[in-house]
Order: sequence, then C-alpha cells, then structure tokens
Amino acid sequence: MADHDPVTIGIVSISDRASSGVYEDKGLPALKEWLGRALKNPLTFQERLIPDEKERISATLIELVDAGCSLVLTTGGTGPAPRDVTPEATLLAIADKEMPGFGEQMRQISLRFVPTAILSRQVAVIRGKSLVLNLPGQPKSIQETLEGLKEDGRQVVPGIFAAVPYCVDLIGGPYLETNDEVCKGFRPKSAIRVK
Ligand SMILES: Nc1ncnc2c1ncn2[C@@H]1O[C@H](COP(=O)(O)OP(=O)(O)OP(=O)(O)O)[C@@H](O)[C@H]1O
Ligand SMILES: Nc1nc2c(c(=O)[nH]1)N[C@H]1C(S)=C(S)[C@@H](COP(=O)(O)O)O[C@H]1N2
Repeated sequence: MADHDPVTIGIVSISDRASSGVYEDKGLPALKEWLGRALKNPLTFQERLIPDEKERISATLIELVDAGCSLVLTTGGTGPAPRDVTPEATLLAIADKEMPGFGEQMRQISLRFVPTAILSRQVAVIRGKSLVLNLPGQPKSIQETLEGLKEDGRQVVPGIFAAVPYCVDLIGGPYLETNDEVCKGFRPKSAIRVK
C-alpha cells in the first residue's frame, strides 16, 4: 500500500535582515526543498518569515502548533548576539518538555563542518502533539544538521532527522516515512507499521 499519512509542517525563518528585505530569505526554500526530498508523506507547509523578536517568535510557534503542525522547524537566531533569542522564545514560552538530544546532536554534527558550531544554542521541545526544532541560521546548515555527514555515501554522523519520525509517533502524530537515501528514519522494530 503506497498511502502515507498527510502531514502539516510549520517552517519559520527568523532573521532581521531577511524579514526586512535586506537580503533574500534562503531559509524557507532550503527547508521546503530538504523536507520534500526526505519525506514520502504528502506535505503541507505553513511558512513564516519573522524578525528576531522573542514575543513574535513564541506567538508564531504557538500559532503553528495550534494550527495542527506535527513538526515545526525554525532557522536562525540561535547564536550569542544580543538579538539571537530563538532558543529562549522556544523554551520559556512554549515548551511542555525539552528534548536536549536534538541540540546536542546538532552541535556534534556541525562541529564536523565549522568550529563555531558550539556557538549555536539550538533547542528542541514538545508542545502538545508537536515537535519544535531550532536549526542554525546559515541556510547550508539546514541540510547539514537534518541529514548529518556522509562520506563516500556512508553515513559518518547521523542527522537529527533520523530520530524525528519515531519522536512524532510517540507524541501521537502522523506516521512519517523517509526516503532512505536522503535520511533513514530509525524506529524500533515494534514501532514499524506493517503494510
Ligand atoms: N534567512 C536567511 N536567508 C539567507 N541567508 C541567511 C538567513 N539567515 C542567515 N543567513 C546568512 O547566515 C549568516 C549568519 O546568520 P545569523 O542568523 O547569525 O544572521 P544574523 O547576523 O543574526 O542576521 P539576521 O538575523 O539579520 O539574518 C548571515 O549573515 C547570512 O549571511
Ligand atoms: N551546520 C552548521 N552549523 C552552524 C553553522 C554552520 O555554518 N553550519 N554556523 C555556526 C555559527 S557561525 C553560529 S553563530 C551559530 C548560530 O547561528 P544562528 O544565530 O544563525 O542561528 O550556528 C553555528 N552552527
């Protein structure tokens, strides 16, 4: 059976300059492109491009969770600069639970690409039936963190997305199915849906 659960995904680009038109936003296109390649499910995106403002970020994340997004991905605003407040907006205002493994793994992956990876304070949280993940702002970091590092086709460091489908199962969301050549989602055998 080729049917896959439909899924609504919130994608949020957080950048003062992209949201005010100083430069073109590359975060939302990069997120859509990668998720479209990685998932077999029919996808609906809810897109937002907003400045680095804590209240605005929290309100946007809450709105997307309330709109039924099973997954919400942010990009940008995770660094140490005064206006980088995405982790605070994600944690303090909207989290039911923190999921520290995602941020830890992202920094491990990113260290294979840039030594400044440790400057990214990204977090992941559960709110209701939604998983909210912060990614760094550099557009190329989206693929790097979601997909991990491959060398000669071999997965050297797993991307964080490998753990997303099972996490979404556990919070009562749709059954996400990955294109394994992009990113192989991992589930324990007992959680694999029989076709
Ligand atoms: N949404 C985006 N679209 C295109 N490029 C971006 C975007 N966000 C970040 N970048 C690029 O990545 C770099 C580092 O991102 P960072 O989030 O630290 O930006 P920033 O210096 O805080 O500024 P801003 O919030 O105005 O994007 C930026 O200088 C820019 O070159
Ligand atoms: N994979 C990856 N992670 C990365 C980067 C990158 O280029 N690739 N840039 C780093 C840098 S320079 C910073 S300052 C932090 C925070 O970035 P942000 O404020 O754009 O979210 O992410 C880090 N993580």
